[in-house]
This record gives sequence, structure tokens and C-alpha cells, in this order.
Amino acid sequence: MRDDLTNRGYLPRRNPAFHVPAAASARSEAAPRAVTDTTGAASPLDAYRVAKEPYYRAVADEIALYEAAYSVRMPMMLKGPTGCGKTRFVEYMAWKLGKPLVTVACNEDMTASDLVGRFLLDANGTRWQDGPLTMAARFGGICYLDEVVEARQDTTVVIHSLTDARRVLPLEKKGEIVEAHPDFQVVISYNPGYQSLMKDLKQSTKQRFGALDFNYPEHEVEAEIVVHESGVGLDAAKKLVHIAEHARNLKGHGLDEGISTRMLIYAGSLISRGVAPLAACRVALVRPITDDPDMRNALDSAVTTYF
Ligand SMILES: Nc1ncnc2c1ncn2[C@@H]1O[C@H](COP(=O)(O)OP(=O)(O)OP(=O)(O)O)[C@@H](O)[C@H]1O
Repeated sequence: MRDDLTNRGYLPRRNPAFHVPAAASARSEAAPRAVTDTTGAASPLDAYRVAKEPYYRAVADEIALYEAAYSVRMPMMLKGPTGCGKTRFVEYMAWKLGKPLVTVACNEDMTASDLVGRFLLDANGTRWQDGPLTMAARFGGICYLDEVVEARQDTTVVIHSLTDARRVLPLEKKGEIVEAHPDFQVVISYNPGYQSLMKDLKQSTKQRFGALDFNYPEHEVEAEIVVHESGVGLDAAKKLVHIAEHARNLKGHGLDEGISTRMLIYAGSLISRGVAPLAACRVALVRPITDDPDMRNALDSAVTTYF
């Protein structure tokens, strides 16, 4: 049930910051494909397999481009506004390529040790615990740093030696240099709308990545996604997309960000469970994105145009 809800967008996939993907808990359906390190031992990344095919509706040639990038282990940057499908895409690609996916939700309190690892004290003394980046590098996973720009620049630089020709990670505290497993890849997500001079990636970080642009899909495709993910009918889904398009035109004119595909799925989910469309749109589309009374009125009247 939880997986069903997660796949339909009701439940968060990425909290806490360093997590086992929801799909991993439903692993029993797929034949287990053990991850091995170079010595052939089983790996802790087994828990990070995406076992069930995630629903992903391709919008252009992003799947082929990503596959080509992965074939040369090019680090990738997924650029686009919030809730437009970047995370779903990387989950789908990890499944398609049969690689474990280790996701880290970046934040400004994150330190390099949170990524790389640290010594822990337990009953038997101190022991080293790999962080998510080290684990993915050691055992060959895709490490997805979501909203990487939220991390401080001195944290982000730890990925530099892994994202150029060296493909190594020095663990200074441990006195070890980890050579990245051949399957290892770093993927970051980046919302260009949020960037400011104070908060941006260094050029020396950006230039280590290939980049794929994401945006809200065109009308028919977005409606198809909303139908699939929320269970709402196609007519209502199309109306929801019209409302979103209206709001997206107000970005920069009173709205910081437009209504995302994720929000449309929330609205569709409420409608498909019997909530009146006006109320569903207010709760899921209008109230979350603005507190400005005039803007709320403008969006409410856009809603009443369609419902
Ligand atoms: N092309 C798509 N195919 C299938 N589902 C999609 C697609 N685009 C968006 N979605 C749906 O929209 C929801 C939000 O997308 P997702 O979580 O991938 O956004 P995101 O771009 O990673 O957002 P954020 O930057 O906030 O993390 C997904 O859970 C999925 O249901």
C-alpha cells in the first residue's frame, strides 16, 4: 500500500536525507541481482535497488542521452523547476540500467562528513562508517545529490575528485583513497530558478557535469502523467494542466514558481477521491504557492474558469 501511495506521489520518497528508496522495500518482486564489489562480496547497496519499474513518461530524447552519458560515466546534472520529474527520471534510469540508486537530499547544514563518512564510537571502540557518496563509489551505485545547490560550496567540492578523470575519493580522516567502482556515477539536480550569486555552484563544479534540461511537459503529456499518477479522469486532468499553465505565466509577476506537475497530481488525487474540484484546487494548487490575497484571487478565478 505504501508503495502504491508513494508511486502515485502521495508520500515523500526522499526523506530522510539518506534513505533506502521506497521501491527497495518491494524488492521481493524482482529477481535479486546482487551488487558485488571488485572482490565479489555482497554489498550494502543491495538495499538501494529500484526493484519495480518506476512510471516515467519520456518527454524527448532524455533517456537515450542519459544512457549515452552513463556509458562513458559522465556525471550528470538534471536542471529544471521543482516537481517536474527529475527525481522520477533518475529513479527510472537507475532501474533501466540495473544500478542501485543512493539519494541524498542536500541542505545547508550538510557537511563533507555527511557525504563521505565518519568514525563512530560504539561498544567495541571506533569504527568507520561510509557516507552515502563513499558507499556508492565503493560498491558501484548512482549517487543522486538532490538540490545540490543547497549544500555549502566547501561540502560540494568533495565530489570533485570523483567527477573528473581521477574517479577517486580520498578519505582523509581514514587515510584511504577509494577508487570509484566502474559502475559509479554522480547525478545532481539543480533548479536554475532558485540560484542567486550567493547560492550557486562553482564553475569548477558545473563544468564537471553534462546537463539535461527538464521542464513541465507539454499539455497532453502532462495530462497523461496526471491521469496515470492520480487516477483522475482525462478531462479533469486537462483542466488542471490549463490552470497550471495559467499560473506558470505569472512566474516573475507575483509568483516565485509556477504550479508543478507534482501539485497537479495532488489535486487530481483529491478529485479522484471525491473532493469537489474547486476545493481540491484551492488546497493543492493555490494555497501552497502564495499568501498574497490578490494572487490567490487571481488563481481562484482561473480555477473557476475551468471547474
Ligand atoms: N515525465 C514524467 N513521467 C512520470 N511522472 C512524472 C513525470 N514528470 C513528473 N512526474 C510526476 O511528478 C512528480 C514530481 O516529480 P519529481 O519528484 O521527479 O520532481 P523533481 O523535479 O525531482 O522535483 P524537486 O526538484 O522538487 O525534487 C513525480 O512523483 C511523478 O509522479
